[in-house]
Amino acid sequence: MATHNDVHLAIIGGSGLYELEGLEVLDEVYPLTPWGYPSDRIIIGRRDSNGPKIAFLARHGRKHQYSPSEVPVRANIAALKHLGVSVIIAFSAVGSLREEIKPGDFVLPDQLVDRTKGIRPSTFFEKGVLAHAPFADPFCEPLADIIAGQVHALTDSCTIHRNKTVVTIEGPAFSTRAESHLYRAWGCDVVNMTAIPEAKLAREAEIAYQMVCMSTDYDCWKSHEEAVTVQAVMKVMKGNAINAKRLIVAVLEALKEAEQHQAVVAKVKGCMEYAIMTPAAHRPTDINVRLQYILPQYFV
Ligand SMILES: CSC[C@H]1O[C@H](OP(=O)(O)O)[C@H](O)[C@@H]1O
Ligand SMILES: Nc1ncnc2[nH]cnc12
Repeated sequence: MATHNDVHLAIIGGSGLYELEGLEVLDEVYPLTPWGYPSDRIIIGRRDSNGPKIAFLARHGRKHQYSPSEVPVRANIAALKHLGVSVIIAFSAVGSLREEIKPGDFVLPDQLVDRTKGIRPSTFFEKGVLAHAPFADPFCEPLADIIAGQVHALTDSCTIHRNKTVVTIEGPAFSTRAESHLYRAWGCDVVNMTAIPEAKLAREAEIAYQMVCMSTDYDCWKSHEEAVTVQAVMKVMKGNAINAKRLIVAVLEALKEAEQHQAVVAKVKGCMEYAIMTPAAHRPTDINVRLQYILPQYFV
């Protein structure tokens, strides 16, 4: 099997986005990382014969077999980083907590609130090698700018909202009405189950990460409307997937310019250099070897 270390951009597909059409498939890889296997095979392809390679990974697996709490997120991020990935665009189906974010609209969050329960492994740094990643701004603004610039690729009814806050719940059940009202009162705009730990682990791996939230429902905060169900989500998901695929084509085109790519990765490149607390001489060898897989420049 060919090895790849030159795939710079990855797309993570969430609920309803299990494949990318129009991609010349070059390879499918299923690497065993130090954190286990990823959710599914990673598709490596390109849009045209001179174009750059891109990777696609279905977050829950192509058969949607991993619950939000079970997704092997460390393996997913590690496998992508090992392929050379420095930019991730991650799609997610979300509930809207705001009237103006209609089902079918897209949201590029710039903030997040973590309401997961601490049962998902959310760091690569443990067992003797510790680090504290900077995470004040969990998403990548320059990448969000480029994505927002491709709004022309979407159907007329789809608006892109900027500077919003996503709250990530543990799930798999949807929120109660009281919780939905609480998240609104906290200033959250959309709710999902997967931005954490994906965004945190991408930061630790020094990967620029932007989530594209695709609104499917109004959760359950509207007193005179039906609360969210999977059927309701799936109805909107199909249209959202069409828009997601159009958006990806346009963004790939915009990112072809090398300077665009440089601008996108500038903030996260090197962000872990001074975040690692444990001196090299005191790092357990086996953990050091694991971390070489994602950050070879710091773990020699
Ligand atoms: C099918 S509704 C709940 C489910 O959908 C979202 O998945 P993803 O973020 O992977 O698109 C949400 O986070 C939940 O996991
Ligand atoms: N209302 C909701 N809550 C959590 N995740 C979701 N994904 C889609 N709709 C959602």
